[in-house]
Parts: sequence; C-alpha cells; structure tokens
Amino acid sequence: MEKFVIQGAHQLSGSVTPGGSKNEALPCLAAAVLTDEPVTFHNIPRIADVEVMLEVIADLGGTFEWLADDVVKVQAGQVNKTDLDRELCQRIRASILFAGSMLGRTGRCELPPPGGDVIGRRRLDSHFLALEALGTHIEVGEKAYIFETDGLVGTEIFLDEASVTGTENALMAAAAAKGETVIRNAACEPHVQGLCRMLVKMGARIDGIGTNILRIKGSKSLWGCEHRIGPDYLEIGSFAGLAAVTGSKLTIKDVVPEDLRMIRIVFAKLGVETELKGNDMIVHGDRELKVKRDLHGAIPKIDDAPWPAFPTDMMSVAITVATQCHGTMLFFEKMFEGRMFFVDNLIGMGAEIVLCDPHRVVVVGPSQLYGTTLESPDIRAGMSLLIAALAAKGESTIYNVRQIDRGYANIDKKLKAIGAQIERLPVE
Ligand SMILES: CC(=O)N[C@H]1[C@@H](OP(=O)(O)OP(=O)(O)OC[C@H]2O[C@@H](n3ccc(=O)[nH]c3=O)[C@H](O)[C@@H]2O)O[C@H](CO)[C@@H](O)[C@@H]1O
Ligand SMILES: C=C(OP(=O)(O)O)C(=O)O
Repeated sequence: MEKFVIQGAHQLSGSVTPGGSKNEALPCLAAAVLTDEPVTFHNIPRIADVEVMLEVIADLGGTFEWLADDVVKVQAGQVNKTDLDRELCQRIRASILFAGSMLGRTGRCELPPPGGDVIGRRRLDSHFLALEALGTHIEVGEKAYIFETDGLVGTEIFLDEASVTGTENALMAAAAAKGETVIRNAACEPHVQGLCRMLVKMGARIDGIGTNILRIKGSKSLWGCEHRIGPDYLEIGSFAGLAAVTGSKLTIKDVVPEDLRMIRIVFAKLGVETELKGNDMIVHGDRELKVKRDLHGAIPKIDDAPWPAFPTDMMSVAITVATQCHGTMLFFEKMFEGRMFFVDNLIGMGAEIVLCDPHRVVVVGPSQLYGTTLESPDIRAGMSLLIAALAAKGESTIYNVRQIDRGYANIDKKLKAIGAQIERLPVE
C-alpha cells in the first residue's frame, strides 16, 4: 500500500508525453487470445490493469514477455482452460472482454462477474444482447456467467446503448464469426477504433471504423500482428486540467488532435486556452481562467455522452478545473450515478460546489484550495484529487494510490519531471 504526499501551489513547466491508452490496451490484450500466433503491442502502458490482463492470459495457458518498458509480446499459443480465474477477474472491469475473444477462440468461457471502479451500476445487458445475437447461449450462474456457442454466426445487431466494452466484445466475437455482422448503435470511441484496426490487421474486414455502424466480415483463422496503442486522450485531458489549476504552461507531446476536439471545446468553456502545434498541444494555464457564459449570459453546462461528445471519464477533472475558474458552471453527469460523490473531497479542500443530486453539481469559482488528507475513490476521481492537491496551498496526502496507478503509468515520475513536489511513500 502506498500514498502520495504532495506540496501544492507550485507552478509547473515543461513538456509531458502521455502513455498509451488504458482503454485501448485492455480490449486489444483480450483480442490477442483470438489467435495462437504472437501479437506484439507497442506503446502499451505498464499499468496495473494491463498487468492483470496479462496474468489472465498466462493463467489460460498463454505467455507474455516485456521487450521494453512499453512493448509486450503476447502469445496465446495454447488455451488450456475456459474458466477464468475468479480473483483476477474481480480485480478489473475489463476481464469481461475475454467473453468475446474466448468465444471466438474456443466457443466457451466461464467468467466471474468483473470488478472495476465503483462509479455506479455497470450493466452488462448490451454485451449479452450482442453475444446472444451471434449465437451464444449464456447462463447466469451463481458464481459466474457461462458463455457457450456451437459456432458464432454473423448477424444484424442493434445495441440497446452504445456500450464501449459491449461493442468491443461484439467486435471480437464477430471477427471470428462465420459471415457478416452489422453492429448498429455501436460505440465509436478512439479505443474502439484502435481495437477495430487491430482486428483488421489480424484478418477481419471491418467497414465503418469511427462511426456507429460497423460491418464486420469474420475470418476462420485470425493471425498475429504488431499493434501500436494510441495516446491516452484521458491522460492528455488530465494534464491539460493540471496545467490550468496550477497556472502553468505545459506542452503535451504526441497527441492525436482529432481525438481532442470536444475536450478542447469543453476546456475552452472553462477559459482554458489550448493550442495545437503539429502533434503537440500547448496548454496556456498561465492565462486567466474565466467561465465562458452561454448566449445571452446564461449559465453554461458541461455534460457527458458517448463519443464524440465529452467523455464521462473527463468529468471529474473538468469539475476540479472549474473550482479555479471565475464564474459558475453546471455539470450534468448522465452516464454514471456514482461519479459525482467525490466532490465532497473538493468541498473539504475549500471548493464551492453544490451537489444537486447524484448526477448534477454546480461549481462556483474560484476558491482557494487547502491541502488535506484524501482517499482516491476511483481512477478519474483519484487523478482529479491529485490535480486538486497540486493546486492547493500546503500539504496533502492521498491514500489508495492503487486506484490512480490503475490508469496512469509512472504518474509521480511524470509529475516530478515538470516540477511537481510529490513523493510516493509506503503506508506504515
Ligand atoms: C475499460 C473501458 O473501456 N472502460 C470504459 C468503458 O466502460 P464500459 O464499457 O463498462 O461502459 P459502457 O459504455 O458500457 O457504459 C458506461 C455507462 O454509460 C451508460 N450509457 C452508455 C451508453 C449510452 O448510450 N448511454 C448510457 O447511458 C451506461 O448505462 C453505463 O452506466 O466506457 C465507459 C464510458 O465511456 C468509461 O467510463 C470506461 O472507462
Ligand atoms: C471507469 C474506468 O475504468 P474501468 O471501466 O476499467 O473501471 C476509467 O477508465 O475511468
């Protein structure tokens, strides 16, 4: 168990390079099980969730080898079992992604309910809907879900909601299915696009990548490949938020500008100016932060929705930024009912926030934040509290750092390199 001890209110400077996207790495690792050939991942973040996915693959009979700090070679040459390890699965939400790939590879998968962030109910209905449509029989057992098929067959699927991992499971099963599958109301986040590109390299044909209608032609035998994980736009957004609240000018290197369109629009509503120079994004956090009112002076709103709207995983960071902006902002979190409660911590640090209900908060800024003792409840709230602590006067201690490590590789080292005063210490 570790904690971060932070001395806040220091301006930061320099440049930072984001790691590979967690939410792309996880489905791509699951997809490696679709083939017995080696798959090499570049720019893969060495984070706790990735390590768990690799352990699951090893437990199934596969192998993995780290070739560099961000390169891992995976080979599911043999798959010796179809029941997944309970303890491993319950550590992460993404273990559910083995349903699609194991069905594609072996036709069977026994999967304990997945773990993951406690940010509200995490429904699996869309996963079940899609996999059943492709010819899977699913039994909801007392301790595990049992997925079985005599052969996946391509079909028309209309998802009841644009679930990210639901779409990814459907994609992996469809890539191994006989014939053509059409997924409508599909999720199209950059990480879903990344998985599609990997499946294409493995031999599937996919049309409509980046849209909400995906047409997949499955392949009897999928091959190994080399796949580069894209930069994590959530980490990029987090660094942009950090620059803003610490009054710092930071350069974020090697971004994919198209993935940042909505994040930049929303940050601009908070007065955070960003500028693109090729593939670098400069965040002018050293300029005044002022909420931009809507037409006729109305109080503006920031809300989330599936891609290409503002990502739910950026909401906590945006709320934290708003505490340092002149003006009033309404935040409406539509996707999860447990994500807003972390604002109690910000209020405890001095922020002026009204929690209207589980989905809405009003932030009135700017407020002086003061360092305190904090507990990280989930990845994004944890990162947001870390950002708040770096903006706050005095010392903060953040416990449950494991939550932040789930999604951000070497975060303390990256922060130190731009001038942050942060120490990772064991919890006595
Ligand atoms: C490993 C991974 O990739 N995890 C991400 C994935 O989780 P995950 O795939 O579990 O999330 P889903 O996309 O299934 O759903 C997230 C939440 O949004 C709601 N919902 C979803 C779609 C929709 O059209 N309307 C709607 O209200 C769902 O009911 C649920 O409460 O996507 C979430 C939404 O971007 C992110 O927070 C998670 O970080
Ligand atoms: C909620 C998240 O992750 P997971 O779906 O893996 O719990 C996240 O990345 O913010």
